[in-house]
Amino acid sequence: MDFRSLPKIELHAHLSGSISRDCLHNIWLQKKEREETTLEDPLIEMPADEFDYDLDSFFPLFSRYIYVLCNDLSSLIYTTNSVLEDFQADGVVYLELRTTPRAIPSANITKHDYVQTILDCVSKFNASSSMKTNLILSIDRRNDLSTALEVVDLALRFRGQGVVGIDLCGDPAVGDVATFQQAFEHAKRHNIKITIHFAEAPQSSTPKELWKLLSYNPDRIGHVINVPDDVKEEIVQRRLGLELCLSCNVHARMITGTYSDHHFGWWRETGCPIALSTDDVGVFGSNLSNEYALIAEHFGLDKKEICDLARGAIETIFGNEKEKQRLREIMWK
Ligand SMILES: CNc1ncnc2c1ncn2[C@@H]1O[C@H](COP(=O)(O)O)[C@@H](O)[C@H]1O
Repeated sequence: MDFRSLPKIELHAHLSGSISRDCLHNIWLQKKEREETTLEDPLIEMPADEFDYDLDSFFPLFSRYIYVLCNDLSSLIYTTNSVLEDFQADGVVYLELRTTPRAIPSANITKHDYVQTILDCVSKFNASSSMKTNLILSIDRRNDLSTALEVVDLALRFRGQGVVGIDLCGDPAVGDVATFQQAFEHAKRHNIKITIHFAEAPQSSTPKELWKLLSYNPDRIGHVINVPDDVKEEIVQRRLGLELCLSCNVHARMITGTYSDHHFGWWRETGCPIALSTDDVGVFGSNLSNEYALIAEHFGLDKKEICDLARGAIETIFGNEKEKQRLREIMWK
């Protein structure tokens, strides 16, 4: 099966984690020439064949390196366009890209500017491409309530321009999710869709945390790894959309075992809509076509089952009915 040509939906992709190493390298080359950086070459920092970042080495990569390199307007535009092109080239027909609003004071960029700049890139890309993209704004678990509320306000401010939801992400070892109650309630009151990184690591999978997160009424949840039985039952009963990221979970050793041991096999039987997703293709190196190929190989799905799986994600997108209809027409049966 030609997995690249298969029209696919990507619902769990972090912008800064989706930047290819070549793209980072190009930015670095330009900055080096202008003597604007003392950072190591991205191709040395993140060698081409190194994908086994565990959660301890993964999160610092952003604050220590990627955010330091991509710290001005031109790199934000360049990386956003490059990420959009990569998804399009991989046969993605609908993308929900997520990002944490980031102010860059040294370049005079506010969080508002950051979101506006990305939306401008998305809007231009949407106008000239068969892939349609919407944006999700992330709250980082490190944030305090006022920062989280700021994210919701930005989502409200930009909802007419392509922001369709908010996300809770970040290092699962950090923070108390109860901090964000008011922010999620605020989002729900205004019908902003919610997705949440859920049961990603043992520390973030206590019954207390998981029931708290479910009380925020998420529309989708991501990763969904270490889930106790009663919580599983609740998820199935609600038919929540599931964003499952196979390669990320294997490379980062977030699951025990390998591809064939992934919890995709369990959730597949439940009737919850599943969106296979890449998470951070720039870091873990497996594009969405490859994720479908891995699922076909390790779970023995035939062509019809792969098409059904890909189409199943339509029901759980945050885009509108018109977009769902477009996808129903173009996705393979
Ligand atoms: C293992 N998977 C993951 N789990 C939790 N959070 C993740 C993540 N992958 C990425 N992020 C979150 O996304 C940010 C980078 O993209 P943006 O700057 O927002 O575009 C990271 O700093 C982290 O908070």
